[in-house]
Amino acid sequence: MAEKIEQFSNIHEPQHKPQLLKASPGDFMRPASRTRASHSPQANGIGVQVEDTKICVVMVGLPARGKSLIAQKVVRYLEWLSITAKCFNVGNYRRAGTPQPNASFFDTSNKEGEQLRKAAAEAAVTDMCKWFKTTDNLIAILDATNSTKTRRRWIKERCDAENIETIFVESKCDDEDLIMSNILEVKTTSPDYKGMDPEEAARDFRNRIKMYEKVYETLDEDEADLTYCKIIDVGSKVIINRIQDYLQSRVVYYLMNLHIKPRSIWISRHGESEFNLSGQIGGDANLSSRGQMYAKVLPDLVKQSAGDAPLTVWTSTLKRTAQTARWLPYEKLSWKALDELDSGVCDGLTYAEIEQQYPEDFKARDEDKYNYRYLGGESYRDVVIRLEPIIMELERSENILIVTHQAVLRCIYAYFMGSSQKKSPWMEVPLHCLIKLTPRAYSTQEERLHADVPAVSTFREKGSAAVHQDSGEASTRPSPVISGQTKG
Ligand SMILES: O=P(O)(O)OC[C@H]1O[C@@](CO)(OP(=O)(O)O)[C@@H](O)[C@@H]1O
Repeated sequence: MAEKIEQFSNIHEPQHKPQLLKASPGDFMRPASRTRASHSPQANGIGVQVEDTKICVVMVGLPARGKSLIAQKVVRYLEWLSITAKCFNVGNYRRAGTPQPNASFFDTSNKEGEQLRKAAAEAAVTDMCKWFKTTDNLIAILDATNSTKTRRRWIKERCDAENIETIFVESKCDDEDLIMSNILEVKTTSPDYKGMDPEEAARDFRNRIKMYEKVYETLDEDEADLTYCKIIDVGSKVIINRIQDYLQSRVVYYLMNLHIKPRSIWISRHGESEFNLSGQIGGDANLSSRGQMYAKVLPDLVKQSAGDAPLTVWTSTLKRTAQTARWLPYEKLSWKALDELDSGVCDGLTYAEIEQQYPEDFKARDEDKYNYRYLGGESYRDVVIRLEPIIMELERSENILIVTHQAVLRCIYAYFMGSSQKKSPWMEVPLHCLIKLTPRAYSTQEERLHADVPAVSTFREKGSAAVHQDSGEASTRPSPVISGQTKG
């Protein structure tokens, strides 16, 4: 380890400046090693393409087909990848004038209702076009039923006039159970039905769906000139038409991997390691004896939270995660992409040693922890880029338990909870704690279970020199569950 550090120091020290890598919308598709050189997006072909493309993703489908859930997920995914995206929900514009209409408002023979709904769509599209004037704003999601060919043609023409590409994304689903659970979960909590008896709300909502069914036109050959993606029965069949460029295909690829069946994701750091005990970062150390105790109790903790649900365990390729997962009675997969953030020349040092040997870097990391890249190593931004295939696989999967590392866990958590780049690298993730995340229609639900096994704290607060190494008691709480929720 020491040898490696010295070698790197010799090469870099004289001209070395702390590596601060700022955001660039195209970063997620460039190899990490090229990110710095191609600082300006105009400097490489892929960057130019991304910067020049503005896309409006137009949702299509009857009410209660999961359109808003899909729209929210796409925005969160893109934002996580530093692609500026925004959802324009036409219902919110309509509610500004007509807060709680009943089903007859949506009858197309109701002229006044028709006018007000058209005005809401007009206002949303106008705002969206304004939003696109800002250079970095790249992808908008227009969330509405957009259920007729006329309406879709109108949106396409408005976007064409502004040089905005359109992808129509239809969610078509006839599965009664799914529609019913959507009606109950989403719509009885919708602002349209606030304060209303849930049964009455569900009835009214069913009537509203009937109104839309009278005029609804699915995407078909008449619209063969449109770029579209038709998701049938929650992804069991997907039809794509005229996908044109890289960014469009990335969005479509993500959509193709989504499913909205109920499931949970569990994430845990590995048990306390020998390096955690000595305060060293990185490395490939074994578990400490308390870490091994955590590995022993983890199966029970998981059972307490997941019951008999089938699950698959994912670990990194480092010893401490495999040792933590060893007693779990489930299928296991190890992923290189889940390895801890590479701390380059600082691998094996304590935070105090880093501050002493690389004071400028230490300061630069505190100033912008998300973008700071360790010399010869990685930044949080780099980790997000390499985690993208993991997220894609997670979206395709059902119940998964991930045993990983502090920085990687923060990045995965940020994807599900929509945490900002400023906050997520500073999130406190105690050792010996199992986090359960359950994606819901508009949010991800969180529960934390703490094992009754003491561990050091590896959390270093911004601006402080060293980690608070506790006696092993303070960071642990044998408390059962803390719950929280965030917008999805
Ligand atoms: O980004 P910071 O807050 O330094 O956290 C990442 C660090 O967490 C550590 C522990 O300090 O992870 P891990 O528990 O997997 O060993 C280091 O190895 C890693 O460099």
